Amino acid sequence: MNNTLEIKHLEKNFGKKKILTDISFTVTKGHIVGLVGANGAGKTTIMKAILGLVGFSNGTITINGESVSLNKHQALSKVGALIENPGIYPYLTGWDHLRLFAEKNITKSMMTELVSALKMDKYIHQKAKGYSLGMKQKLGIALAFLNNPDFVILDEPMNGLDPQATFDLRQLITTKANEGTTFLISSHILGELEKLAKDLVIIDRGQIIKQTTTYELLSTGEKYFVLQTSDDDRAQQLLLDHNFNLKEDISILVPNIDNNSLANALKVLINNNIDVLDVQHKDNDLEVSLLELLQHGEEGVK
Ligand SMILES: Nc1ncnc2c1ncn2[C@@H]1O[C@H](COP(=O)(O)OP(=O)(O)OP(=O)(O)O)[C@@H](O)[C@H]1O
Repeated sequence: MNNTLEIKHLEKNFGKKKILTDISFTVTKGHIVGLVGANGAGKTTIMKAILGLVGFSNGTITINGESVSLNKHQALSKVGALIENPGIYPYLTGWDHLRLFAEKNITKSMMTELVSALKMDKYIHQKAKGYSLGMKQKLGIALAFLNNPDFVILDEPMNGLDPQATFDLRQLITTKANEGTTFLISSHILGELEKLAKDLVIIDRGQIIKQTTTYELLSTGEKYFVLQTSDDDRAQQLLLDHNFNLKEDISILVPNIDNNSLANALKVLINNNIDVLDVQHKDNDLEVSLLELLQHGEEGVK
């Protein structure tokens, strides 16, 4: 079986309010899939439904072929998760938490290895009531990984983490994924997922607007060259006179419409004794592509 998770036509209402509409996507075994959407888009609700924490009015969710629902949790035995704020007991130490939730086969050295990977060694034996937001978040992440799950679901895992902790978590996720663990990770910040997830599920107001890859998203939208010259004002005017469709900006942005656009622009400038000091190839920004997609739907991104 190639798919760890299959969601088909999932619908969810809270009272009369429709929260999820016809959500269908798959997570392939061993992949890291990013669930991206603005605040309130429905990411946490999808994850809670997968974990059997909330019911749903329609659709099916299966993990490794076995269905999951509010009353059916068997398929979740090898799933680790961090959803919203980790439930932490203030008067227990981090280590106590790990011992409390560890299954029989989890040894002390496995726990120590996990603590080291997340760089929690210094405070793991202190009571959690003194933990900062980021320390609690890391403990929640450690608990999600504790029992060597096949499938890990992380809701906004980078929340409250400093850059070093974000880097350490990314390393841990990548290592585990290389060993075969499957991941579904949500974020409202695409940049956080860019370095991790190849597959993206983009949701907006409870609906999937695109299932794509970071590569595909990057290759959409505008690409252009940024030129710096010995006389930018004159260069700009010359290029406009030669019918170049420039981007309005402080620097000269020649849209990369075809392979000849840069060569032709350079010829115009050199023939008019303007020195070209720098040329940069500017790729599309992932966040910009996502915003365009959210604003205009798939039609908006060419
Ligand atoms: N228990 C609830 N009762 C009523 N409405 C709810 C409940 N939980 C969530 N909602 C609504 O469902 C929608 C989706 O919420 P959800 O938490 O899934 O979004 P999200 O994408 O995870 O957002 P965020 O990034 O802010 O965490 C929101 O409009 C929210 O107000």
